[in-house]
Amino acid sequence: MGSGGNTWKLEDHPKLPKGKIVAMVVLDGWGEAKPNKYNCIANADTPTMDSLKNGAPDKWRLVKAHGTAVGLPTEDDMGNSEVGHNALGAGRIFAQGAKLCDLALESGKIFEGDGFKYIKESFESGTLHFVGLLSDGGVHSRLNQLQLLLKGASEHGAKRIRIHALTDGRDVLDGSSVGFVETIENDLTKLREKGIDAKFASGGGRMHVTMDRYENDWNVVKRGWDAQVLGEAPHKFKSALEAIKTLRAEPKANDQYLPPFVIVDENDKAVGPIVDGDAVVTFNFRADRMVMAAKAFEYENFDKFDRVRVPKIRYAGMLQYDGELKLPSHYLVSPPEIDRTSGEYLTHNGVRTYACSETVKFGHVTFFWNGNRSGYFNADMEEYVEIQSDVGITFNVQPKMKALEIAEKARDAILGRKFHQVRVNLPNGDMVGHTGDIEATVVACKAADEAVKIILDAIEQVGGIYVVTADHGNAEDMVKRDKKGEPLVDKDGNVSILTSHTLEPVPIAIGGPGLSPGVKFRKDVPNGGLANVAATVMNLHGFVAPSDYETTLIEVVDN
Ligand SMILES: O=C(O)[C@@H](CO)OP(=O)(O)O
Ligand SMILES: [Mn+2]
Ligand SMILES: [Mn+2]
Repeated sequence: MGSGGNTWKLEDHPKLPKGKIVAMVVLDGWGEAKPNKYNCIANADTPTMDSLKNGAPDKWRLVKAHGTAVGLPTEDDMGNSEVGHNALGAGRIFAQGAKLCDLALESGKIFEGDGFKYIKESFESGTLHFVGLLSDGGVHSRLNQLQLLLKGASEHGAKRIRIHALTDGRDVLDGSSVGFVETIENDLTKLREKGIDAKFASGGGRMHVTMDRYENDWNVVKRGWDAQVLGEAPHKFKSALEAIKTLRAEPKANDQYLPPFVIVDENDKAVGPIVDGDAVVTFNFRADRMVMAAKAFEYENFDKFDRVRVPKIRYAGMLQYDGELKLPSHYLVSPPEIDRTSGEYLTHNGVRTYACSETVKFGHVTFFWNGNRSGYFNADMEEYVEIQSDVGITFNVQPKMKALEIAEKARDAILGRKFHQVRVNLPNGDMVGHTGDIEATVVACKAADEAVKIILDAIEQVGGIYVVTADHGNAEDMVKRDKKGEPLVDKDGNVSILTSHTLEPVPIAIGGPGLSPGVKFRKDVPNGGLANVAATVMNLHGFVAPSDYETTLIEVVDN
């Protein structure tokens, strides 16, 4: 028996065999959109993905990858890797962090919870620090949530507040940092009028300061620590607005990569280092890019970099970022409880799994796939392989990334016949798409397509099955559009390059010599989304999915 009286035994599929090798390929940031000059996928040479599309409608279709289909608050919310891989792996739609935080803030319950009570103990004599991404992208955080936190915390007794801002430019347009800082500065002014000592204290671009993930580069977190805790950074300014405007004036400056800065007073003294007795809240709800900083704030024993001074603070995350590690131990909103994922079921039913990506996406096919859970369900049944990503570069200079290496690992795992499921994430379309470099993104898409080919060839050799899909859109549209879908043009005739994900659906293709004749996509799931994929994959492994899973996309018709 599993959790909550659940039995892990899956029913046999009445028609589909067990024991086939299934390649589960996730192209990161690969949506479907009309061809045009900003569609890097359409403009790249992608013969393999094109050939899969020829299988429509029986073996190729589109699925929803944004908005409510992946547990986000509205249909205006673009998809992202966290919610996409959660849905793919868990087979059900869970209200995600963005939504849970909205609800907790709307009802005011957040201020009655244990996490808030805990940090509140510092309000009398300490400072309350907010560290996080200043953005309305809704992928990692949302500006209006920070605003509600500021308001609520001040109403609940916070007397001294400092904000450590990370600028975005990845989920939102480059340059939007200025407006976000102005909005928050306005709120801080209002708080000061009420006698609350509220200020920005430090900042920096998200890809350069604090928000690294999967331990790719601890220096990123260290730069954040130095600015936020020690009050030390290469740049010092009197206000956040001055900081951002000055740093953005540098040639090639970009919100994603702004250097760290601290705000100083008239004596050049940092206005908000984190010290003993303070409270710290990391207000991002998404886990992957906050786990490392959370470790630095929370762990007593920590050897990733020299913290120099470790203040005794009360620290809480917006959410608990890792349920398995119980990190952080205090948090303002309970995370979605994503249980009984397909990965866990399959290991209980004899399916051996191999998962692989490079560092920047490694947690996507493991941690996110498994419902935000670190580690193996059963180490005897699973092998997760991480290929070290390049460090310290923007991926437009290396658009092929490690696609070939990932594909070769997958190929070897398939040909080795030890695993029944070989799962990969190919990062190119997404990681290079985020740089906004159109030419490089075209190269990236071609590299991802070549990687797919290697994997499909291996599946051909072993008589296996493939499932090729994506977690959300990105590379298929690189320009900001108006409501009619036309590129937005400014007064000088320039378009705004879109670095973010999109609202587009993503393809899913099935095939391979091991696919039983008669398997095809059903016609009666027109609104199918990523959450329907898990039941589909369970079928391909020869099982029927649990009854509360979103329905399968396939049927078996007798010939
Ligand atoms: O890089 C990231 O953190 C997000 C965008 O903010 O992308 P993805 O969801 O694809 O990981
Ligand atoms: Mn992604
Ligand atoms: Mn992305």
